Amino acid sequence: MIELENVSKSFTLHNQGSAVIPVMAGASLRVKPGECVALTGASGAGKSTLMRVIYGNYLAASGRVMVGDLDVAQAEPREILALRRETLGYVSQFLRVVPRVPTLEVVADPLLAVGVEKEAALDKAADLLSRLNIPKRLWSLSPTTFSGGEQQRVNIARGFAHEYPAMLLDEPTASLDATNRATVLSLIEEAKARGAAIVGIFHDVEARERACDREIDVSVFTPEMAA
Ligand SMILES: Nc1ncnc2c1ncn2[C@@H]1O[C@H](COP(=O)(O)OP(=O)(O)OP(=O)(O)O)[C@@H](O)[C@H]1O
Repeated sequence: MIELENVSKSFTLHNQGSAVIPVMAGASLRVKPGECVALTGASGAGKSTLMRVIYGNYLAASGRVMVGDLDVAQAEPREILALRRETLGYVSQFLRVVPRVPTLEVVADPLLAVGVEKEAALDKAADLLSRLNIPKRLWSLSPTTFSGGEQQRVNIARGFAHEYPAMLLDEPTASLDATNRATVLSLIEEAKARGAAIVGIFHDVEARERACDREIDVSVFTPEMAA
């Protein structure tokens, strides 16, 4: 479902004499449906960069970045938007939403975007918000004024609303209490059980070991190691 072949990435620092910094070379990995793979490696090894390459935020300099049938490294912007809407979810620990939209709609939105009927979408959103212990009295308010932890849980609910065939998880359990952390781990297990292919970054070792089937140390993709 997610398959990278020989991917390289470098950054050009235009404000520093156009210096070219290679950060990744020869990156290859394959994640099957129902599998969760954790990216590991020291700070600066390139975990976030690899996730951004898969999501299409960073353009790979070379190689193939297949998500389903689409090569993200070659795709048109509209194809990437369709991929993100239908196929590839991204859950980080931070919520970015349009102001003034009620929480229930923020969570239901990815379902409405793929054509799910409004009532069913709102039901699913309500179920996820309950599971993540967001009190019902907050559902009609915009999450912009919520606490950091509440916003994180709204973001997770939104990220898991549509059943994406592929998902990227960036520290989804960071700074959650034990109960909500367990819920997120269950959501990940449920996504795997329905066949989602997942790539994640988890600094929480216990969460990583429970959620993921294997680990890939991205340090092996740093240019000097791959040369
Ligand atoms: N936009 C950018 N411009 C220039 N260099 C970048 C950019 N993004 C990342 N880098 C560089 O790429 C390397 C990998 O960074 P990345 O954020 O992917 O590491 P990481 O493994 O996710 O680290 P951490 O665990 O600290 O989040 C670093 O040396 C970083 O400085």
